[in-house]
Amino acid sequence: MLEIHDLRKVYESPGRRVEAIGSITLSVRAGELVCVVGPSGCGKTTLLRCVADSLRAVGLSDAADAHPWQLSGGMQQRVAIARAVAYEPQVLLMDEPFAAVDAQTRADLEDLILRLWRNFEITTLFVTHDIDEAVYLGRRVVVLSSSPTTVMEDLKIDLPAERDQLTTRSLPRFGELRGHVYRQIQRARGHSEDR
Ligand SMILES: Nc1ncnc2c1ncn2[C@@H]1O[C@H](COP(=O)(O)OP(=O)(O)OP(=O)(O)O)[C@@H](O)[C@H]1O
Repeated sequence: MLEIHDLRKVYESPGRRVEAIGSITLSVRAGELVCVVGPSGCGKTTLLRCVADSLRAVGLSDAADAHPWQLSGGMQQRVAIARAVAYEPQVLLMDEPFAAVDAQTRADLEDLILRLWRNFEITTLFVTHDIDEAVYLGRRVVVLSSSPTTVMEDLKIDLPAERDQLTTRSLPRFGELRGHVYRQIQRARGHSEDR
C-alpha cells in the first residue's frame, strides 16, 4: 500500500518561489491501479518524483533512459515497460508514458499495462493528460486542482473490472465518467461556466 499524507512541495530558487503542491493526501491499496489527472502544470510530475524518493519505485523514464536503442516509439515503450516490471518494484510510476505514440499503438500499450497489472498485481500510479485513458485504465481517477495543488476528487471508476477497448469505451457509464472528469478539470482550471 502507498500512503501519501499531507505532501507539500515548494520549489525555491533565488528570487522565485513556486508552491507546486499545497497538500496532497492519497492512498493506493496494494495491487491497485490509480490514474492521476489535472490541469497542466498542477504538479503531477512533482507528485511522482516525491513518491519515487520514500520507496523502491521505478518509473518508465528511468528504464527508457537506460536504453538508447533506435526503436520505434511503441517498441521503446514496450522495452521500457518490460524493464520496469523486471525490477519488481513495489510501485510502478508512469508519467504520461504514451504521449508520443500513435493512437493504435497507444491502445495496444494500454492493454499491455492492464495485462501486466492483472498478472503481477503491481501497485501503479499512472499520470496522464488523456481523460479517456485515465477512465479506461484506472480503478480510481484522482483529479488534482491547479497549483498549489490538492486532491479535488478521488473518483471510483465503477466500470466492469474486465476492460476492453471497444466494449468498455462504448458503455454509457464510460461516457458519463469521462464527462464528469472533463468538467472537474475545467473547474480546476478556473472555467466557472463549466461548473
Ligand atoms: N525544478 C523546478 N524548479 C522550479 N519550479 C518547478 C520545477 N519543477 C516544476 N516546477 C514548477 O512546479 C509546478 C508543477 O510542475 P510539474 O511539472 O510537477 O507539473 P505537471 O502537472 O507534471 O505539468 P504538465 O501538465 O506540464 O506535465 C509548475 O508550476 C512548474 O513550473
